[in-house]
Amino acid sequence: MTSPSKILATCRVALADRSYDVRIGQGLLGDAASYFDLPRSRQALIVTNTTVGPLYGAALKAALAGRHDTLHYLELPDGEAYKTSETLGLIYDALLRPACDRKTLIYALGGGVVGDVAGYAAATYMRGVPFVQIPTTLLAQVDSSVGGKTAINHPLGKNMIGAFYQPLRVLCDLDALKTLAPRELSAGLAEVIKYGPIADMAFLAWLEEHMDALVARDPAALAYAVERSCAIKADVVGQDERESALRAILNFGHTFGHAIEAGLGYGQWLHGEAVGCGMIMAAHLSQRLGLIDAGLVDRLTRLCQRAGLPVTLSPALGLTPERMVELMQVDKKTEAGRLNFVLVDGHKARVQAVDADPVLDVIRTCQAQAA
Ligand SMILES: NC(=O)c1ccc[n+]([C@@H]2O[C@H](COP(=O)([O-])OP(=O)(O)OC[C@H]3O[C@@H](n4cnc5c(N)ncnc54)[C@H](O)[C@@H]3O)[C@@H](O)[C@H]2O)c1
Ligand SMILES: O=C(O)C(=O)C[C@@H](O)[C@H](O)[C@H](O)COP(=O)(O)O
Ligand SMILES: [Zn+2]
Repeated sequence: MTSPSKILATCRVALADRSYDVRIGQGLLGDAASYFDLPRSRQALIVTNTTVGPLYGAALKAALAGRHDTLHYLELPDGEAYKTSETLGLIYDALLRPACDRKTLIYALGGGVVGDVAGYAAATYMRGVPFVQIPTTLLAQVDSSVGGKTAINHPLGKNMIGAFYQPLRVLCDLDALKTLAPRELSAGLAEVIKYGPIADMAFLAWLEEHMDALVARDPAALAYAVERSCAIKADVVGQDERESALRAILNFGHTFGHAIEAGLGYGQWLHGEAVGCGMIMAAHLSQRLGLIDAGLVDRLTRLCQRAGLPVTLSPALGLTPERMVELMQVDKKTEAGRLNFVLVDGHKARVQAVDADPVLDVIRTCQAQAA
């Protein structure tokens, strides 16, 4: 059952002539055309996947009826394992076969995988066509749909081929979260928790108070978590779109997390699960380097556990600390072989070069706790 359409919050990503709004609300999908006050384009393509398409594809097509002469539709295979050049090729095929021109609008309807791949297709097809993000997972609503990072994976590293390319609009329909699997909700909560230690300790305290409500999908709690997350991300991206410095704080937990995802094989652990465990490892590393005390590490660990996230990495999975550090060599923050980590100090985050030894120690400790 869909709610009456209602905007609850709007966050602005301020990037001069590429600024855009992130609209957050209920029942928005069924009324999408009225929220996309965009110039009419002759052709458009909805990119979704085989799970989201059957759930929300028809509603979006109906909402867009009459807005384009031709509305093409493509369902990609579902999963992180398909965030590849082959899948990207499917989008190019769907654009080229009907001779879509450079004004063709792409609608990315789905989670972060659809958003990242469709966004990269939009960035590169005919050197750039406009696109909008309609995120349907919590993770995509609080993070991936905002800020213009688009990418596909390489077997040796996460998001290794990509572009910064901003959407024209983002539409977050909170109703879509009702059909999300519990494990996917937890994965999204990892990126929500991330915003606390890197930017807003009051939000961390709010999350501690409301984590049970979030896990129970209380609509008001979810609406606030999406709004606050988008506001923090929009502020960071507005200051440093291309990650020349500040934006790297959004990578808290990701140096470990991406090594877990690539090391285990994409899809074994969800991105949010790897980031959750990665944040705990990064918190331990921050403590080891004297930036925080055990209290904050415990708070983050407890919060991730309550969100249903893994906080240890079982050695039985076969991913060694040495292999993880090897995989980190292609992390985008690595410079001349020197690993850089996002660390927290209890007020804010910083990026710091760290030797491999303390990193190996932290991973070993985390594995020992799982054994
Ligand atoms: N671009 C960025 O800034 C950024 C930020 C964070 C993460 N990411 C990327 O996002 C990806 C993870 O995104 P994700 O967690 O959304 O994963 P996902 O896109 O794989 O979606 C998770 C699962 O939920 C299903 N799904 C989506 N919406 C649904 C709904 N409403 N109801 C039921 N099922 C639904 C999907 O089909 C999929 O099976 C990773 O590839 C990660 O690297 C990118
Ligand atoms: O938007 C950003 O900047 C982020 O780092 C957000 C992350 O949650 C996201 O997973 C991102 O895709 C990671 O970026 P990468 O540049 O390390 O691949
Ligand atoms: Zn992430």
